[in-house]
Order: sequence, then C-alpha cells, then structure tokens
Amino acid sequence: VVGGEVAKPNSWPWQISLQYKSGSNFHHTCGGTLIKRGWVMTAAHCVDRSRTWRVVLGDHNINSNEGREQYMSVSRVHLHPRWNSNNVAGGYDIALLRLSSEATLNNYVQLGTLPPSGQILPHNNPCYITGWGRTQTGGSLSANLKQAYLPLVDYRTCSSYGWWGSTVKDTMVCAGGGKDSGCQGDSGGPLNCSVGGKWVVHGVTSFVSSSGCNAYRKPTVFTRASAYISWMNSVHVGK
Ligand SMILES: CC(C)[C@H](NC(=O)C(F)(F)F)C(=O)N[C@@H](C)C(=O)Nc1ccc(C(F)(F)F)cc1
Repeated sequence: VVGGEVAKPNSWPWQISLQYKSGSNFHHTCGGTLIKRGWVMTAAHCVDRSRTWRVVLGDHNINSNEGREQYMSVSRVHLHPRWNSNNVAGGYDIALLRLSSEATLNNYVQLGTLPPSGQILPHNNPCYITGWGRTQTGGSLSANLKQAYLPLVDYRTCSSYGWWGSTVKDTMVCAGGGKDSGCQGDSGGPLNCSVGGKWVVHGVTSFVSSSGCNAYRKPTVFTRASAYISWMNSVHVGK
C-alpha cells in the first residue's frame, strides 16, 4: 500500500497473509480474505504456480509472532478455470484456497462479507485497500498491515481514454487513482467497501500500472467479487 497509514491491529480481521515456503522459511507473497472458516479468497495470479503455501490469520506484523496468529496449511487451490496467467487484463483473477483445518473465529479472526451477486457500487463509494505490499513503487513490503482510503472509480471513467481504456473490463473494479494505491504484495487482498454501514469485500487486488503503483489516472484494479459469486458457490459445494 502506497500512502495511507498503518491499520489498527486486527481491525480488518478477515485479512490474511498468504506465504510460500522457501528453504525452512515462509515468505509473504499475497493477501487474501477469509470467507468461510475453511476457505480463503485470493487472486489467481498469486497461486498459479505450485508452491508449499500457508495462510496466516490474525496477523498484524508479519515479521513477528504476536500470539494471535493462526497458521493454516492449504489443502487445495481452486484457480478460476478461465484465468490466463499471460493476460491479467482478461480478468478471472480469482482463486479459492481450501484450508487443511477450520479457522477459530475470535476478536482477531472473522469472516469477510461478500457482496450479493452482480452488485455494482457507485462512483466514489468509500473503500479501503489493506495489505502488507510495497509502500512505494519498487520499495519494500510493510511489516505492519496498512490501509489506504481508495474511493471507487466507476467503470465508465476507469475504462475511458487516459485512464485504463479497454484493459479494464466490467468484471473488474477500480479504486483510487491519486497518490494512494495498492502495490506488489497487496495482490489477492480485499478492497473493503462501506455499504449500508457495513464492510463488504467488493474487490480482490489484481493489478496496478507497470509504470508505477500510484500512477496518475491508473487506479488500482480489483477483480469484482460480485461477478464471481456463483463460481465461488460452485466450488464450495463441490468442495
Ligand atoms: C501480478 C501483477 C499484475 C501485479 N499486481 C500487483 O502488483 C497488485 F498488487 F496490484 F495486485 C502488477 O500489477 N504488477 C505490475 C508491475 C504490472 O505488471 N502491471 C500490469 C498492468 C496491466 C497490464 C496489462 F495492461 F497488460 F494488462 C500488464 C501489467
């Protein structure tokens, strides 16, 4: 997250850290959202290569053990069948991770709320991106979970000339476009939007401009969760 501020610890209790094993250590690579006690929603681009994954729940500082964390291994990765790793602009950048055991819900670990199928939020709807991603273009990851206020940019604006043009599809959602943005390492994490006084996980962090995370008129682009509700239900049921 470029800009914004360090979040109050565990104030986004559905945010997870997706980590891969390298040697004897695990490294943060993406965010994600706990949507059922045994299921995490993330970006397909985070998990489209085979690695040993773990999901950390209840985290704030990813470099220290604060005692609230739950460490879960991943028993199955469900990539969206139409995801093409050579074409992030094609969409379908969404995946579900089946956890090997069910999370314990408490003050530090809660489920995120998914939107109703097809929900489209208005331009400037208040939203926050959260994540441990780079704090500047080309910078390093944040040790502590950060948040940034990124108002929604409607599809008409986001897909217009000078903005993202046809790179952005209406199965995506844009937010920000000013000084604050997502950045590498925030991938897969939630775009938390305020709807009727409740937080709804409206987006899954997908991409930013290749010319810089907070490039002018290149808002952070998210997979629109409400476009994939039926697919997610089909995976759950299938188990
Ligand atoms: C997995 C990546 C897509 C990576 N995602 C992120 O950094 C994320 F955190 F925003 F999710 C990213 O945006 N990286 C930049 C450096 C990038 O390559 N952006 C990019 C944007 C659009 C396109 C296009 F237009 F081809 F679709 C290609 C690359």
